Amino acid sequence: MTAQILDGKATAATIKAELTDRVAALKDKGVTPGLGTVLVGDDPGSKAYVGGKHRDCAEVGISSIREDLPADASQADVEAAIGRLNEDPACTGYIVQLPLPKGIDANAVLELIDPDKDADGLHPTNLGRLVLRVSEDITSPLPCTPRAVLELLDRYGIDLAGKDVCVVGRGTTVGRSIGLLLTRRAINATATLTHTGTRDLAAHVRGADVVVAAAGSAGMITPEMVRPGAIVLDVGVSREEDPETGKAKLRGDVADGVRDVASWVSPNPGGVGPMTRAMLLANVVDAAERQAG
Ligand SMILES: Nc1nc(=O)c2c([nH]1)NC[C@@H]1CN(c3ccc(C(=O)N[C@@H](CCC(=O)O)C(=O)O)cc3)C=[N+]21
Repeated sequence: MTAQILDGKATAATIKAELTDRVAALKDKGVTPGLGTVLVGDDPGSKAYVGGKHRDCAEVGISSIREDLPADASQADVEAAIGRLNEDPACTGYIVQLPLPKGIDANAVLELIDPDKDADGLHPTNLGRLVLRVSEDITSPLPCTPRAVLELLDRYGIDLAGKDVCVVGRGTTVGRSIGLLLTRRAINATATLTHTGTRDLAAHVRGADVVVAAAGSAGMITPEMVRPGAIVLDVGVSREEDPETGKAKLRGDVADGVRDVASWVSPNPGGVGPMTRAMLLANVVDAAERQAG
């Protein structure tokens, strides 16, 4: 079997076109959504992601505000940037690019984000609402990558009800929160959260109808681990240097041969990554619509 492709790039383009219309409607009401970013240091990956987010904003008509701080910024410097974005009426939502440099307490920083401006859904209030099921509608922001995975499957008409989903990776932004979404009654999947320390990871993966690979370990999901016909989403990213060109190359968690076994795969790049960016924009537009009443 050769897997069909869950084309995140094309789907993100469709979503951006929809968001462009919603932004135009907000502007007619006198509201311009504005995304702020806080970037600390000069990690090339983080710089590239943040640059991409600002380009995405320009494409759909969202204004953007940058807080770029040097690598040696103090905790107080980062917290001051958060304070400025909380106060700035032009900023309707913002993100703090993670990871923050060593020495900065990321949880303390996330706590200071105004929950109404939390475009990543990572403030404890918003993650708490997700756990507490305060609302299963989108009335508070959801973490972008989990939302991206569900939206990508939904746009291909793939129904998760009753499916066994194996999530590989226990990070806050993906693994831990996606199980909460998958097991919502509206989705009704069964989720297993595994990680690189799981005793028989291969057995868990092989038992799953759907695999969400978000461990950040290049090529770790091999064809032998995947049940024929399974759906495989490749979320993890590792940056490796290409030995021939010396340039950075992105590698996902899913080995190439999985395409010969699975029924659907999301490529990486071109899968969940572009969808994550689109969901960030969706979170910003959702919040601006809520703020506009
Ligand atoms: N506060 C915060 N929020 C995040 O959402 C967040 C973060 N920190 N830190 C890092 C991770 C990673 N992440 C990606 C977003 C887009 C692509 C993406 O668009 N990738 C392209 C390739 C991009 C390239 O070529 O460099 C693709 O998959 O096709 C990848 C990864 C968001 N993250």
